[in-house]
Amino acid sequence: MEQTLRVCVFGVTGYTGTELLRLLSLHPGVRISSLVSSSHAGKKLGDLLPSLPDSLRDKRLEDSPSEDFDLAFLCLPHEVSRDLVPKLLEMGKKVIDLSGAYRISSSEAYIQYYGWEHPYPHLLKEAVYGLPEIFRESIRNARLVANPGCYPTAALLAIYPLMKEGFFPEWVVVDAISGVSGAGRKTSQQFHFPEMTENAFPYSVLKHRHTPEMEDVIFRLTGKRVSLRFTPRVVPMSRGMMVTVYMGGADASWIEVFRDTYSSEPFVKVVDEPPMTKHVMGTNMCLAYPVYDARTGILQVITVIDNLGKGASSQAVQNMNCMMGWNEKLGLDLLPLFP
Ligand SMILES: NC(=O)C1=CN([C@@H]2O[C@H](COP(=O)(O)OP(=O)(O)OC[C@H]3O[C@@H](n4cnc5c(N)ncnc54)[C@H](OP(=O)(O)O)[C@@H]3O)[C@@H](O)[C@H]2O)C=CC1
Ligand SMILES: CC(=O)N[C@@H](CCC(=O)OP(=O)(O)O)C(=O)O
Repeated sequence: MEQTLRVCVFGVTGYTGTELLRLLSLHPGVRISSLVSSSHAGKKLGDLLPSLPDSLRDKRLEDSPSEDFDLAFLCLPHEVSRDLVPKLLEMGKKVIDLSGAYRISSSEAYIQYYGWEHPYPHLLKEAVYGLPEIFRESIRNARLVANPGCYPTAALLAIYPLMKEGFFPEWVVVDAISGVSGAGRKTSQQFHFPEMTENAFPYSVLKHRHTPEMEDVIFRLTGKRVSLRFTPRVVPMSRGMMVTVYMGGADASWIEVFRDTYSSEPFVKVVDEPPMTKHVMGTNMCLAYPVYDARTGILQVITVIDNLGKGASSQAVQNMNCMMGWNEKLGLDLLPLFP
């Protein structure tokens, strides 16, 4: 590698932060300059993760970066990212924000779904949605990339091939299951082990913030508004996500379009058998299984991703590769943790 990029991770002890640390430590183009942690500043990484290799064990966590860096990854709650992004941009840093604070172009959606008025609407306009399979060209020149939500990643990859070719479904239904790590590290009663194990439940049925996120991306792509019906569910596995998208008004010919769209994409593979979440655990892959049911006239696409992988941290690395003009696969040739 000719160029070494100095990166800083904020919120490194959370789930996406720790996964990012794993991936960045394997990346040949990166030097981890600072690791910022609000709750563990002063400690060594090895105090928290005793199995780390020597090269990382003694690295100190800091409450603010002590070394200069080129690019920041924000693995933080939405509100914390929201207020940190403008400061980092002003300092001349590139930013990949894993939170939802800059994903939606409409400030009204933030009031309705996040509960606050967005204080930096001009940056909502500037932020590039970090789904490289769709927005690769814009990501290359971005200084602020809004890394997508996990459900939108899996759902939009299922919807995109049709919309790219000008087909607009009569209706779209998105049903999804997620592993518990999707909810982040701090727990709540419903995710507490005795209640979560042997259990599964839907949540935020009519009000999940990923609904406007998906609708907004579809609008950006097609100029048309779709009212998408989305139901997320959580199931007792630590990582993994499976999304089923149902679309009305398509026909069998779209299966071929689907295959063609992803034929040269390194991280989306169209499969002939229904995929499992364990096929992608620990990787940046999305497996997509499109089927057309002639009996009902419904086109159905099932996708699986790792919510902490393509749904968050490895997608952030793919975005970094794209911003740097590197091969998108750099540092991401990962085998699944199977079984
Ligand atoms: N989990 C997932 O599957 C996905 C998560 N995301 C998004 O990525 C971001 C990070 O998620 P995730 O890693 O799962 O979340 P976690 O709750 O696991 O981690 C968030 C981390 O942010 C840091 N932090 C800094 N300030 C605060 C604060 N005021 N309150 C709480 N935490 C703070 C903490 O780390 P420290 O103490 O080290 O600073 C904390 O551990 C979120 O915005 C989430 O919505 C996006 C896609 C998927
Ligand atoms: C199981 C679970 O709780 N999942 C999270 C989604 C995680 C994600 O993609 O996050 P953000 O949009 O918050 O960044 C949720 O539904 O809130």
